[in-house]
Amino acid sequence: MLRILTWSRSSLRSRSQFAPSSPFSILSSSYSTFNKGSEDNQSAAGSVFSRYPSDPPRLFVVQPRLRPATFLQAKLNEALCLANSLEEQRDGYFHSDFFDKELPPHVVVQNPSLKSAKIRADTYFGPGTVENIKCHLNALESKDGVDAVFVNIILSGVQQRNLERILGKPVLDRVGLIIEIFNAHAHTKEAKLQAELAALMYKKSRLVRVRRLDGRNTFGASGEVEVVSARGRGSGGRGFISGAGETELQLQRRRILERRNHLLSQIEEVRRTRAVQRAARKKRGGLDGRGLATVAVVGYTNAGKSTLISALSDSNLYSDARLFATLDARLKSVVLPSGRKVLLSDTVGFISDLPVQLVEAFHSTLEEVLEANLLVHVIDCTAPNRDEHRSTVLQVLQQIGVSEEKLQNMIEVWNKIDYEEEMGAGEDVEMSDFSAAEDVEMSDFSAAEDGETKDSPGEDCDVAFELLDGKSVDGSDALKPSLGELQQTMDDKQDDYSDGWLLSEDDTADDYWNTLNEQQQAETSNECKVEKDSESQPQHVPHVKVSALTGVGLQELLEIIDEKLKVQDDRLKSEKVVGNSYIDRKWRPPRKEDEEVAVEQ
Ligand SMILES: Nc1nc2c(ncn2[C@@H]2O[C@H](COP(=O)(O)OP(=O)(O)OP(=O)(O)O)[C@@H](O)[C@H]2O)c(=O)[nH]1
Ligand SMILES: [Mg+2]
Repeated sequence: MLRILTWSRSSLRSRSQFAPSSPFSILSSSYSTFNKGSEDNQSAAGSVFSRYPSDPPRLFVVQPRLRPATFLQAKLNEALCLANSLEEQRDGYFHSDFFDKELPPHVVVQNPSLKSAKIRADTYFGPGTVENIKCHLNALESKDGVDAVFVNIILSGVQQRNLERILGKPVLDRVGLIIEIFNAHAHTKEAKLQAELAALMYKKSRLVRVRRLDGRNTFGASGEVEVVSARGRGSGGRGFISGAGETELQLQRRRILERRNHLLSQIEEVRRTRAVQRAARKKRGGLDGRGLATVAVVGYTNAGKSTLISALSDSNLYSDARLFATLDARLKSVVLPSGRKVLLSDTVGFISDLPVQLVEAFHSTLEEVLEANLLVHVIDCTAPNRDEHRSTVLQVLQQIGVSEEKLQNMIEVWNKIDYEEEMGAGEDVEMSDFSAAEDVEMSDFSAAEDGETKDSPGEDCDVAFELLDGKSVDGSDALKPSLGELQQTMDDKQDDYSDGWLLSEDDTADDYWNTLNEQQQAETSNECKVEKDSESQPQHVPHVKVSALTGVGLQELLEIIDEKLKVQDDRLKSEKVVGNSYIDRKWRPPRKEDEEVAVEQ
């Protein structure tokens, strides 16, 4: 685990005082239908994760292949970190030390989006790849068991359900897992509300029509769907022969919307309180009537924001190598070299491929960023894809409405330089060896996997496992039913899983979710190009390089913050003066003395 997670290695961590919050809500609720406008859908019983109450869920990670190998390696690292971050605190602690955790079982598979127009609407992957995943899963099942499969891409609701059916396990896509982590890590009221809102928005987009075991069609997850409408499908007021009332889909969506509105009103209350507190802060505490300036520290998740703020303010904010350790805004005061006191605001970290709706769910927390006088962007300089991290953060900041001026004025900080120094050249060589070997092996692997009718998938599975995990598995006898049968079943049921049908049935507010796949396909196919482009582009130069752990560069950072705030103040002052002189120059009737002077001249 240690070697592969180069960009998240650390030793410093502190323990939270708070008790655990939500159970694993999405999966629980997707495995039991959304209950009558349930007051708390997080409490849905029967979670697949409750098998061992004291153990975090065991995920099997499926990473679609990316080119070039460095890109793949970075995404795989992130996927493994995400999988291991899904853990709740118990009695205020995470039970296991992140770096003691075993590397989750994982496999790298062929990515259909690397080949144009090959993404399948029903299962995302081609049948050869699905068969390969199933073969690994079966092999793992016979050993330690797996609670769910995490596929590190964004799936549509239909693709997710179909994969669940074929694999016989809950399937989480990237967004689903991130929401699970939000829910597992949220422990303040605000964070819990926002995490549940994010889960709800996601859930709304996942309502797919499913056929129950008794052959009845309905919406929700397979198997355990309750009857939600007495009239059933088609009774929803279409045409004069239809009965009054709602369709099942409409009913479920209405319930979700009701819960959403309830959450939004609660979040609004929190926002109002925050706004009042902010206004009070601005009035008192500053020098020369300037008010107390706020500096928001933003960045990709795990960049070291909380550690940096703790180091600057000599406090002890919660930090952890688990992704999304911070979910709510925290403020810490710090005195700058000039003697000026400012507030540093810690915020939720960002991550790539997060739909804007989820970002919006955290709007009240992110308001601190919008209201801040200055932004500090922390970048983990050990991340092999730090440029991607950088552009993800800039993109999210733009999405939430941060002004161009503030972005221009933002201070860029490269953190964790101690780690770079510690690594030295030796590790670099080791990593490039790893990537090169992986590239060669995996291109062989994917060539075989591409075939729609593959004879012996077991061999290829072994290659991938040995390469990435140091383990080998024998999954060659694991294919039941046969691939051909599975394919036939999916083709037969194609109509039943149609997204188009869903869209014509109700509002299209979630079109966004349905187009995510297409976007992702386009983005992934451009990844090679982006990587190439970024090589030819000049590297970004940070304002300062620091180590939040060792304290290197922190004084310099404080000086830059001081300087930037001073320049801002001066500019504001001069704007005021200009504004005032404009008022002075306003037209006024000429006075007698003025006229006399003019005549004399
Ligand atoms: N080696 C090294 N590790 C660091 C440094 N700064 C932070 N870390 C480690 O990086 C991990 C993440 O740190 P956090 O401060 O929780 O990062 P964050 O950006 O607040 O993360 P989220 O709240 O999850 O978004 C922790 O394990 C830290 O100990 C540093 O300067 N050097
Ligand atoms: Mg943090």
